[in-house]
Amino acid sequence: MLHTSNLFTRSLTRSLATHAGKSPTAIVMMNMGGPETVPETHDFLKNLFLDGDLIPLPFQRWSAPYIAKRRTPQIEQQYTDIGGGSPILRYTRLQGEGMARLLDELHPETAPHKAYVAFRYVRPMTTETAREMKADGVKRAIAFTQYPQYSCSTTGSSLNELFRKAKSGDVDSDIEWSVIDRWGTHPGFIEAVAQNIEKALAKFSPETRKDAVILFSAHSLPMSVVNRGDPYILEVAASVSAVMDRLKNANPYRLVWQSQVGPSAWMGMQTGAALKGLARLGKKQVVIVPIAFTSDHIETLYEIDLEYAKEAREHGIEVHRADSLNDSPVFIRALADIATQHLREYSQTKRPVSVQLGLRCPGCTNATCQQQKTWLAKGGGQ
Ligand SMILES: C=CC1=C(C)c2cc3[nH]c(cc4nc(cc5[nH]c(cc1n2)c(C)c5CCC(=O)O)C(CCC(=O)O)=C4C)c(C)c3C=C
Ligand SMILES: [Fe+2]
Ligand SMILES: [Fe+2]
Repeated sequence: MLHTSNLFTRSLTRSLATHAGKSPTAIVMMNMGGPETVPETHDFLKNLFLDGDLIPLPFQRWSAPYIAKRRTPQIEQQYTDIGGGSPILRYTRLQGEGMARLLDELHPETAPHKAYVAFRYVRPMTTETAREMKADGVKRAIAFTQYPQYSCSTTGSSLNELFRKAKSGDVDSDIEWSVIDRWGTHPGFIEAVAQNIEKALAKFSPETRKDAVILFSAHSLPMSVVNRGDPYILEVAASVSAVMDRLKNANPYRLVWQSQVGPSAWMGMQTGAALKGLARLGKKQVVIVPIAFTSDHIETLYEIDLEYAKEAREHGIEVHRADSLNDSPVFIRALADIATQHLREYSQTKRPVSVQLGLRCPGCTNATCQQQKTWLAKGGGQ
């Protein structure tokens, strides 16, 4: 890992030296982030519960710290059990550096490219990243969501935060922005997921492999979010369909939902209940596939590996999980292809956002969403 990282750093230094004097095109990798160490769990949860774009709470400034504090011991234990923290920063940096290096070759017109990380709930957050971009003299940036499928609660929250920080002056107003807002059916992403499923399928005996049920599992959404017209459920289903087409529909499959929090109604069927149901139906082989998050986190390493898979085995199911994309070279190449396609289209159309990003959820009542869309449609800055 250290060796690979050094190679990336050397190649980045070389790339920046080749383009000496030219400010980099920034590719800002937006995601939620996770606590790198167990003691950072509380602040992560506090920032998460303070996010009104994700969870609007009554008296949020006061209720969020209270809920975060109450929830911290349980979540700290989960991060302890998966090895002491979230690997998301390490993987996002690795993915970003690999992507930027490829981009210099694929789209030399906008080289040098430099990847930045902007997390929502842990460092580096938008303000810190913006400071780094200013020091590098960035004038052109792409806000590249690292959630493959769009939800107002994830990508929408990151874009609202970018808008707020631009309005408060924390993000330089000179920067020309464009947005990659979703890429859940991009062939490179689909290929990377499909290859990881094939690797998991290979763990079954040749006789039983074709009977294995492929169980795609994604973080659920509260029904209140689904019912206001959030596109996430549809887009996750589109990813699943594209992956299954690539796998020639050789196995039966279902899409189920995990990680519900709190007492309200969430999108189902729940992953745990689905595994129990499959056991009841006499299914003996299952591959669980994380489809809505690109690196490992507590939902893969804790919920799936330590809870669901264990329980399924107790019910007599042989279960394997498809790896998260993490450091997959196929996935890193996909990120570079997605960014290249975006840069090419932008150079021709000068359109900073997709048509789809322009439409608010029909039931959206969050005024910031409209302001953010108006600001981004003008490329930010003005
Ligand atoms: C695409 C992925 C995700 C969507 C959509 C999503 C929506 C969503 N989440 C909450 C509440 C919580 N999520 C929490 C953790 C968490 N969420 C995601 C991804 C999505 N969330 C991940 C990857 C993680 C774990 C991060 C890690 O490092 O492992 C948490 C905190 C954990 C807990 O307390 O259980 C909460 C709370 C809502 C309300 C929501 C949609 C509105
Ligand atoms: Fe979540
Ligand atoms: Fe909205």
